[in-house]
Amino acid sequence: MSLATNRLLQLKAALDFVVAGTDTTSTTSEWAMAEIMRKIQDELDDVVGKNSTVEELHIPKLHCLDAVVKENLRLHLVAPLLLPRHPSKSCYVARYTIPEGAQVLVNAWGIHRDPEAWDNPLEFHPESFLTKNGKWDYSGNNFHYFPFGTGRRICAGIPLAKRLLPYVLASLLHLFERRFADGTEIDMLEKTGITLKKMIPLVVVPKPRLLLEKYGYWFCG
Ligand code: HEM
Repeated sequence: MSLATNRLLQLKAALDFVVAGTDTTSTTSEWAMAEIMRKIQDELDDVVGKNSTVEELHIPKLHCLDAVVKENLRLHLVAPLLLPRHPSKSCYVARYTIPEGAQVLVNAWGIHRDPEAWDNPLEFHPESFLTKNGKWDYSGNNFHYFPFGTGRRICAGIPLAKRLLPYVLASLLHLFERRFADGTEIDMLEKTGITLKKMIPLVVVPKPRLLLEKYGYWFCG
């Protein structure tokens, strides 16, 4: 078993802890989230090192982080119904007639949680993106996983987003420890809209964790 897979199995155990427990208290959740951050931070410490900041060249080596980003995009789609389509002429799809000009919404949120395609689809399982490597990209060609949409109207920002997402997350996790703000409850409630947001924003308190004299602060962990 690779180091990355091993880390993710530990990470999954920590996340199951958060998702499965109906009586989860904020204290136990806080411990679990701390565990998850620790696994990714261990990978960052191996690949990037504690004396450096994350650079673009590190990103392809951060396999745990990549799996977490992909799994996050599976469970928490930014655009749960993609963008509406209007067929330019009537057509038949799966025994249904779609009249010309009708508005068609694709329930990508539901497809990403389809139990026939995903084991325990409501749980956070980043390791599936390590074991089925290569198959789960953002091309929109896999009809079980298309967080950026598919076809001619696929997201125009993929080249930017696929660099930015891991870079921002890696940088934040590498630079800072996080504590939840006093009174914070971890919840997964969603606010429906064109984009899917957390109903209750997560409030964390960052604390520097690296030895980076050039930025004027010191390792605190
Ligand atoms: C996490 C980041 C992002 C996600 C998950 C995302 C997701 C999506 C999705 C699902 C669609 C609809 C595709 C469809 O209906 O098939 C879309 C459309 C679009 N996105 Fe993004 N997007 C992201 C970031 C960006 C960025 C950074 C840009 C621009 C720099 C961008 C520009 C666009 C544009 C212009 C469209 C409309 C494309 C069209 O209708 O032809 N997106 N995006």
